[in-house]
Amino acid sequence: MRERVFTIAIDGPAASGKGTLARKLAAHYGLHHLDTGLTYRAVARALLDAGLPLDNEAAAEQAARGVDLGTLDRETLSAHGVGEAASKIAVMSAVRRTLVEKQRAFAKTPPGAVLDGRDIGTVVCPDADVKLYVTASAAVRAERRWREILGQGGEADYETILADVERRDARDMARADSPLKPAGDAHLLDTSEMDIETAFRAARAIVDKVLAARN
Ligand SMILES: Nc1ncnc2c1ncn2[C@@H]1O[C@H](COP(=O)(O)OP(=O)(O)O)[C@@H](O)[C@H]1O
Ligand SMILES: Nc1ccn([C@@H]2O[C@H](COP(=O)(O)OP(=O)(O)O)[C@@H](O)[C@H]2O)c(=O)n1
Repeated sequence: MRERVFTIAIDGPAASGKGTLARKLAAHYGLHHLDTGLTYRAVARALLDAGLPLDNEAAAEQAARGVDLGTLDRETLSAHGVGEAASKIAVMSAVRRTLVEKQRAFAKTPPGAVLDGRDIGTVVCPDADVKLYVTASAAVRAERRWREILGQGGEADYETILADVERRDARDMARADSPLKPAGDAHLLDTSEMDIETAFRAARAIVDKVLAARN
């Protein structure tokens, strides 16, 4: 008999804090964690490194096939510009199909996983046990990204980051294949006025309620 896995799906726009929450929830509940954004970033990075244009669909699909979930390196993929490039290759259905297959296989690994991205609750894991849609105002999200970049010793202009965040939101929400939107059964968590601990507590309360209802 196949072991029952527990899945938490977290979606939301750029810098809403979904990755931070996903990591904390995975550690708390003893689940695996996959930041699916890194898989799209890895494809974009491969094209950039090869000097190929981001609209080369055949090359993007081939790069997607080569993505190894075990070796995704947050350090090299986290650059702000790579996120922007990732949202361009993320409109391609062939790329999405290839990556979603890998993400679904990951989610099936016992005892289960927390996956964060844009389409986890709607496409990758529509049967997830818990779905969270994490959001915050564009201004708050841009400030978080700005602080993050400065904190890492980088240089950043707040207004430029805000414009980037808004442009990326528009692209992610408007695309035809798997646009960013809350699943019908997702719990909405607006973290604009919450610090990390408060958001984590709110997310745990939602997950604990689901777990209690099962026992
Ligand atoms: N509730 C919060 N309050 C303040 N800062 C936050 C909060 N959640 C996340 N952050 C910070 O904002 C930045 C973006 O968070 P991250 O989890 O990477 O977002 P996402 O995965 O949605 O892009 C990080 O520097 C993180 O530490
Ligand atoms: N499940 C996912 C995850 C990311 N993506 C795309 O990949 C880009 C980068 O995602 P990310 O989660 O690393 O970005 P941040 O929110 O961390 O800035 C997004 O802007 C989306 O276009 C997607 O289409 N589907």
